[in-house]
Amino acid sequence: MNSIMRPHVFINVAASADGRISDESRRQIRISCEEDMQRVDRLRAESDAIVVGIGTVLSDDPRLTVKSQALREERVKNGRTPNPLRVVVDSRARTPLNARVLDGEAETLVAVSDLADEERVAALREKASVFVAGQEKVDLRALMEYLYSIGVRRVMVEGGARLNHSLIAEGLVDEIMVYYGGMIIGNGPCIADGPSFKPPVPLELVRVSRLGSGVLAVWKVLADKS
Ligand SMILES: NC(=O)c1ccc[n+]([C@@H]2O[C@H](COP(=O)([O-])OP(=O)(O)OC[C@H]3O[C@@H](n4cnc5c(N)ncnc54)[C@H](O)[C@@H]3O)[C@@H](O)[C@H]2O)c1
Ligand SMILES: Nc1nc(=O)c(N)c(NC[C@H](O)[C@H](O)[C@H](O)COP(=O)(O)O)[nH]1
Repeated sequence: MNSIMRPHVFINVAASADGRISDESRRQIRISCEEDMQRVDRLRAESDAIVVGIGTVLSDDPRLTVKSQALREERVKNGRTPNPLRVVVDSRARTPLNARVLDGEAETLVAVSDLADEERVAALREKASVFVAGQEKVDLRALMEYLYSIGVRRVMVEGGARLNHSLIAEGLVDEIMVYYGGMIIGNGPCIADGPSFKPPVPLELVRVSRLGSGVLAVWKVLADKS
């Protein structure tokens, strides 16, 4: 794969002990304990952009903002915006106009593909910036190159399952942080949903620690040597 200039990209995800990130209805399940939610807030505050897939916007309607006022103020003191840029990977421009990511609390970029309906894109442009790349799905490499070109150096990916899989498949992920909560979910999307990687993508364990009622594991994605 040709190397590109792109930001450092890490996935942060909360999973059950059986590796599921929600249930079979894809409705959000609170897996993180309070300590983990605080860690997630710090990670957001340290990032330049937070990326999610449209599936996550449709099922969870996240705000993707920094919740701690102290952390927002620290960002401002360092000459940054109070919140990182919110990025939605949304091939067909399905982001609802009343989605929380379009609430104006932070800047938002919706990444769409050539499939997106022009009228929907025009409506989104009223509330967000729009980046177009890719014929059917969003071209994730082009998106990362674009984010780098506008000064984004650290990207936090907050799911979901299919976006995580595509980013890993494209070799665009440097690090994966998994908080394992004390529960078994059974059927449901897993950390990376998609065709099996053959061979499996190798990871190196960077750190593991007990956090609240669960376990935090930090993995480095080993570069594809092929
Ligand atoms: N526990 C957690 O930490 C956590 C975090 C986020 C989401 N979730 C859960 O994940 C589920 C949502 O995940 P999902 O897999 O349904 O949706 P997703 O958020 O991964 O979005 C996937 C969608 O993005 C679009 N897309 C456009 N270009 C793409 C590309 N190049 N590659 C991949 N997708 C592309 C497609 O429409 C695709 O269906 C929900 O159940 C949500 O609750 C859990
Ligand atoms: N870290 C984390 N732990 C969980 O247990 C869980 N279910 C999610 N799911 C991710 C999802 O997209 C959430 O909805 C956003 O973390 C909410 O973000 P906001 O508070 O709205 O900014 N994320």
